[in-house]
Amino acid sequence: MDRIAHAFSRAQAANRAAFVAYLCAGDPDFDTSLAACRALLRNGVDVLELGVPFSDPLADGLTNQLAAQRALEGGMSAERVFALVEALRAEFPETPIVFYTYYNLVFSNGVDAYVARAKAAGLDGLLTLDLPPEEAGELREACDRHGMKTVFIVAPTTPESRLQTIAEAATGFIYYVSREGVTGERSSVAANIPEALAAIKRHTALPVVVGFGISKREHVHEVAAHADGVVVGSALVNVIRGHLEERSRIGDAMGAKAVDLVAGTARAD
Ligand SMILES: O=P(O)(O)OC[C@@H](O)[C@@H](O)c1c[nH]c2ccccc12
Repeated sequence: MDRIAHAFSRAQAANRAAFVAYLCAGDPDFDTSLAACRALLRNGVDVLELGVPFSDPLADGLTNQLAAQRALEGGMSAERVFALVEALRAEFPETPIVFYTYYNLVFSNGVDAYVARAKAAGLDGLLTLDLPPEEAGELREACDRHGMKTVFIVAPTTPESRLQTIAEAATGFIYYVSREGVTGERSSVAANIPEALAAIKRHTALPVVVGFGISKREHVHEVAAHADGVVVGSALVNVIRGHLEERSRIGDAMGAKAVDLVAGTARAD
């Protein structure tokens, strides 16, 4: 069983949703980013999603845009992102790591070469934000060749007629972004998540994770009742943003935040 499938089946066996943590790789610098990721994985995070910093992260809200800017200013590059994965893989052999990236970062050096390099670094999956499944043939072939999962997104605006196409293209898991618009902390969880998940699950047996705006333990708990996984990004990225002048404290602060949020994944017995 691959790492991603194992992570979801382990959470399911423990009657909880998997906790999926997003951080921007290299935010605010390589060493601090590595410490933040380590703190997450040491404190119960089941799946790590790493954003590959990009100069024009159009799907990201302000928090994630600033993180990408910090990472790029901190010297992050495509090759350094792979080095970060290698360092984490050495310490956490079982935790699945998935990239969030934009297609031209994958495409620019040759799709097959990129996927091969990612696999060699220890990556488990790719979510290419701006590549719809209908245009992902080359990427899917390369990923199938190298044993890399391809995650695809379903949005509230996705018509049921497209769910089958997305479900057939996706491997690993499907990501339901529970709000229109961009990423960012919100005060409440989006409406109609159960109905949206039911529609997606009519087309796939893959785990479905839910994200966007989930930023408190009670939000996590509310979504964990219906979803196979709960994604939190901005609330974690903001831990970094809040400690930029005292970076040595980010590991502890991130670990404490992870403990608080991961506790929300337990489902009522
Ligand atoms: O930040 P939020 O609101 O907690 O949402 C998770 C999100 O940051 C992460 O999954 C993500 C980062 N960049 C994205 C772009 C598109 C969809 C999702 C993402």
